[in-house]
Amino acid sequence: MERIYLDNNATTIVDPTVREAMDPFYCHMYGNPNSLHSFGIEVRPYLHQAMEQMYAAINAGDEDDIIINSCATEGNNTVIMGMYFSLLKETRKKRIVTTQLEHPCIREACRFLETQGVKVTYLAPDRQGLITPEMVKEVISDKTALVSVMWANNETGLILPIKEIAEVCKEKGVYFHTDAVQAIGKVKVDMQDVPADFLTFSAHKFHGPKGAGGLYVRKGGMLPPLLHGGEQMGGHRAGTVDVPGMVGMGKAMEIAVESLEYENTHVRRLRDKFEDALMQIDDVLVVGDRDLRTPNTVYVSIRGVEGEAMIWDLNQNGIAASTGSACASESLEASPILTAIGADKELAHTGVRFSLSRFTTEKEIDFTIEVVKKAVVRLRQLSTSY
Ligand SMILES: Cc1ncc(COP(=O)(O)O)c(CN[C@@H](CS)C(=O)O)c1O
Repeated sequence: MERIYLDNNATTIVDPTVREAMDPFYCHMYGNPNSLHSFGIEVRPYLHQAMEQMYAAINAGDEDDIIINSCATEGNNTVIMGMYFSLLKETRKKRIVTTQLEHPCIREACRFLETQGVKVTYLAPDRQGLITPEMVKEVISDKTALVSVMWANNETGLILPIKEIAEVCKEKGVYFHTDAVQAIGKVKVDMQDVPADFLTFSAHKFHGPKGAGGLYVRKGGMLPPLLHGGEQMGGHRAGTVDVPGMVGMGKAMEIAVESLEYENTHVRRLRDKFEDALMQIDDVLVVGDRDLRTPNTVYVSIRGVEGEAMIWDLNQNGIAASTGSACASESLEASPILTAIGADKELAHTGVRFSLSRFTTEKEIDFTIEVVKKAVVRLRQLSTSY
């Protein structure tokens, strides 16, 4: 059988339709959109179309901004550092509230600001792995400059109550940012319904190209640029625009929103079929209520089976999954999410993340179920603790 890719929360295949839309901008229409001659002018309508697709995909207001950048890491750093230079340095607002669930690009940016004297609160998830609006309300004060909470967790797929948290922040007059990397294309993202001030996304998570991302800034949101230089993006992000990347991201976002129904029916059904099969195995813990998770993700702990050992076995059978986020895959730390929900130390080292996509087939899921069952038997026989 062909290799099977079940690590879509790490990155996704570029949709062939997206690739087709991008192709002309490498060797045919390759001008710099800032150039005044025909080579530059001819690409601009395609960038405008890409912007229109992105505005429509998240129902952004006409006076809101979407700043195109290289990835969500850049977008998240732009928000955290931008807050520092626009608010935290100059005003009495010296605090940021975020969570222990965030991606390292949020956590590490906040840790850096702590070295600059900023006080950061890292909210711990409850036993269900969630952050509640009440938790946020309790810690917000008149010194809080920004609250940043991810829309969906990349390891477990758990979806956080972003609308309610954004409403708490709005009521308190505190800027709210959400990292929506794992939400776009999996749940409905509507900026007229969710009063977030800033939102970040990354094209390679929804079948667009790697190296393209976006930062939504609601009208009136003030953020200094992270990258200074040319007048691109209205001075909000210097650097020559990645034309094929932006065209690809617009197209991918349009398709992702059109595929929401498919993700939440067909992909969800395959995920649930896989999860039901896992639950037939003794001593297995799946993190989070499946109705509170993105439709493509299952994060499972199998007692007596080290996460890395399972990943190796799967890889030997041509199946790609992960022990958690790719950027932490080298770390042998216990998963903070499993620790936070009270999983014992042994279980906290056995997490394996499977993340499907609209390109996953039932045949692939059936084959993976058989491989996992055999791997559990083999690895438990080798285990000294099971
Ligand atoms: C919630 C969230 N926020 C930010 C990022 C970073 O996206 P970039 O486009 O790589 O900058 C990611 C990427 N998470 C991948 C790679 S570490 C994972 O395996 O979980 C993410 O999931």
